[in-house]
Amino acid sequence: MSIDFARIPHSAAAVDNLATSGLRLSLIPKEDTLGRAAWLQADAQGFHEAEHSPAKVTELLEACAPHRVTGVWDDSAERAGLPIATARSWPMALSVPGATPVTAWAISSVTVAPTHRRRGIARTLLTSELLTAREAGCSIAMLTVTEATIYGRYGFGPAAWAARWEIATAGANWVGSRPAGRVQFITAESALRSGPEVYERARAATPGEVELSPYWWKVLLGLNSASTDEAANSTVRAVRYDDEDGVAQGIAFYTVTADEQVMANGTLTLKFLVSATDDAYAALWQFLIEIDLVCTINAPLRAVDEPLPWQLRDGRAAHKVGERDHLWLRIIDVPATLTARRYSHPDEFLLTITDTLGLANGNVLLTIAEDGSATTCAHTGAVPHGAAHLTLTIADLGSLYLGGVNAETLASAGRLWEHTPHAAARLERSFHSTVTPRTGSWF
Ligand SMILES: CC(=O)SCCNC(=O)CCNC(=O)[C@H](O)C(C)(C)COP(=O)(O)OP(=O)(O)OC[C@H]1O[C@@H](n2cnc3c(N)ncnc32)[C@H](O)[C@@H]1OP(=O)(O)O
Repeated sequence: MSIDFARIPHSAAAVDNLATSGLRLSLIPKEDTLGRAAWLQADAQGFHEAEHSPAKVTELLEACAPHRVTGVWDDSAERAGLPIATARSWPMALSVPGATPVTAWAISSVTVAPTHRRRGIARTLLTSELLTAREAGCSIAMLTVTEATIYGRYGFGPAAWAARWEIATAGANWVGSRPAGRVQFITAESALRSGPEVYERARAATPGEVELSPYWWKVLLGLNSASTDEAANSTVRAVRYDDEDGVAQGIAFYTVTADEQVMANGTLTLKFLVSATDDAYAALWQFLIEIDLVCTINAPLRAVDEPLPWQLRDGRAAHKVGERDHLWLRIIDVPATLTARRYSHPDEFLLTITDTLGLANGNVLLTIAEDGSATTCAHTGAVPHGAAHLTLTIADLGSLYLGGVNAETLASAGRLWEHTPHAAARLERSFHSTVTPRTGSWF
């Protein structure tokens, strides 16, 4: 990206809008470390986290250095240096079905102080972020969300889900394969080398996965400064699966906590597991399931359709205790986004797209070739012969984009209107991804 995205200014409309309420909207450049340090404390307050220690501020300043950081200040407040609202954004790779990852505009750290809530501040920030994303050349924006009620109004739709799995290991009994490679403990330094390499191979095949920052890897390995989370404070163990040729194909990080009196009732928290092959997946899960002195595995941010229950004699020993929308997508440039992925069936669609923010309204003719690639063109006039015609919102197109949401379900829910027979079924056949989209991290 040649443009210096971190310095793209906010629109005059956004600045003026907040100024009429006595508020000041501005970017905080990375050279302004005091300003960014205050911004980090405001961000922590917004998510009800403890105040960051000086060591953590130093780490986070480094992690956020490449990002576009936005603050809003109320200069009349007693702590006028502390922003009353925050936002952060940057371009980041997003895996899509069967193609090269797209560069999406990641938006994070959206907070508004409880003292200033529900006055339209978040609306101004998010609308401005979408215009910035467009200026930065990103055809799609994305975020991982705290609540499902906030982002639909800006044209975001849920596109990838995450689940927390709980596994009662005592009676689970591994019946999956026992690959011939080897699982071994590795140092954190070694994990920092091989982890990203394995992850990048696996990520390309999984729609919804995003690139992981160096800071996130340190968090996973417990190498960041102290956290208030008990599990995060215990020693993180790192294991790697190497195949028979000695090639690293999977990696897992975990902690174990146990009652000091009853040593045999440990809980293993799986902080991360990634596998580039089915063998690596089986070997790592078998290793985890069979660890002594552990009776429960707690595995957050996993796929909703893990193969794991099928590899246990008692499939019920592994159950999902939480499943929720995690990654939300907002398509900004429809032609660029739709042509960036591959499809599973050739067909032609006339999509009538509605967008209350006015960024992506219109008719788009999507033509999918035999090889799964697509072309688009703007369309006026009658529906081309043979094309399936549907009307849908930009948010629902975002939900369909990664191929994990069934178009017929959306039609049944009254969110997608078919103007030609079986249009939703045809859309589903073409958009469906054989790999269920997932996002295994927060950003
Ligand atoms: C990508 C991320 O960073 S996810 C993290 C989101 N942030 C958080 O969860 C931190 C805690 N919450 C907050 O800081 C704030 O409540 C925010 C950022 C969610 C909302 O900020 P506000 O400035 O109060 O929102 P704003 O006044 O612009 O509201 C715009 C609209 O969203 C609605 N809205 C805002 N927050 C919520 C919410 N939590 N639940 C439901 N609706 C909401 C408002 O009612 C309003 O609706 P309207 O379009 O019908 O008028």
